[in-house]
Amino acid sequence: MKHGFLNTKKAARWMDHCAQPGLTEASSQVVQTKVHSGNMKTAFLEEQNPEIPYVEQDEMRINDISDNAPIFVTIPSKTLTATLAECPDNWTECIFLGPKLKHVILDTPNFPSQVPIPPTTRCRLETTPTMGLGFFATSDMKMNDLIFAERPLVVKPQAPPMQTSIFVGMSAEQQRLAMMAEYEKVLEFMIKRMIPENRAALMALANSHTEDGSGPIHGVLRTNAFATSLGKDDGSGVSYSAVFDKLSRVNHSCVPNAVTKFDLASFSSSMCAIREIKTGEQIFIAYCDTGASTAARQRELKPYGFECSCRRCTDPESDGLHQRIIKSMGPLNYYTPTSDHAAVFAESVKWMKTIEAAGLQILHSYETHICAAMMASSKLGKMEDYLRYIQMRSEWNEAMHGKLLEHTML
Ligand SMILES: C[S@@+](CC[C@H](N)C(=O)[O-])C[C@H]1O[C@@H](n2cnc3c(N)ncnc32)[C@H](O)[C@@H]1O
Repeated sequence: MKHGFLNTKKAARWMDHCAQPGLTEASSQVVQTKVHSGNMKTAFLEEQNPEIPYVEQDEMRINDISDNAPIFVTIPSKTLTATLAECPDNWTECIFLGPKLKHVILDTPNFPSQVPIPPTTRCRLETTPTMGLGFFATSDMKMNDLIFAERPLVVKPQAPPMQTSIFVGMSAEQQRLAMMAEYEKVLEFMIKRMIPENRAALMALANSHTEDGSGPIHGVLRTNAFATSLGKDDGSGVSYSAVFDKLSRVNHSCVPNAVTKFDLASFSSSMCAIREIKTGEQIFIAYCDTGASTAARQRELKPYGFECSCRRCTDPESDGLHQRIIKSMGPLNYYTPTSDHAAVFAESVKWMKTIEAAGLQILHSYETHICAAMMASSKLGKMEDYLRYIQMRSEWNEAMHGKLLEHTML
């Protein structure tokens, strides 16, 4: 399928079909919502009448919206004429399914707080020889240093919100194409709501889905979206992903030197170093599960349209090493106050060094060994080591999850 799929006769036929009265009754109404410090203005978009973009509804009406209805929300709230100068932290254009997530966000303590800023600029966007654009470190960094944080340009459900009932009588492929065309129309509506700078930034992002029936906006979203923790606590069972201006320019490695996490209060994602990064090094995050085998990771990366050639993917021994790292945690399950603390300490320090040499500090086994070394050093009365490992563990956790752990003396 070519880039301009929506302009083809085939797409037009499917769109006509989907627009037939009766077939699209549910999908012809799209709910539009704005955040107004607790108040909601709700509107129903009449696709048949673009002259009337929306009709204001009252607060009661939003509570009648079904859990599956797409709602358009701008976070934080903005006026129609707002400019970036008024809100340097920027706005996010969201599609939520039902009103629950919006309530969760509004109820988050300190929402909307300021997006964190690193003490200095720590990276620069450059052209890479084989990966398009990418970010490179402009200063040395250590674990948990903030590289940058930003609000997403877009937040949307991971799976396109579609009415499958409108595709009765079509083949599976016809349904897939019709769904893509329908979804592109929803996305077109969404990006019209964005400020011009954000719309331009979104559409300038890479698109590796030009041949699979995705429309141009959906292709960009599929190439650049990150999974977030949004939706996990609202009871809706919907997962959301986010697309960013800068973060979506960070390339992938299975041996990443950076990690990202989403913070609800500032409604932003931050990228932190997960190990030492030297000036001039490219910054990499992982697009796939770093705990998976090489074959499984390659499969997961396929939709991005490249074959990973990081040192882990090209080293035939890397899966074996990963298996040994996983196995190394086994004895720690049986670690008790009567264990041989000196042996546990020596083993854990050895495995930490092995993991560091492989650049795999992103693995949870790294934290497990830091923890074991911390506990063993406490038992052995090695206070200096103990304090060092406490610090390392809290930095690892803060980089990965954004919160400090409570420590208890053992
Ligand atoms: C989210 S974008 C990353 C930014 C992108 N390089 C750009 O120029 O905008 C994802 C795309 O970057 C490229 N990419 C990311 N990591 C790569 C890697 N390790 N090797 C080759 N290409 C990569 C692929 O084209 C992929 O579809």
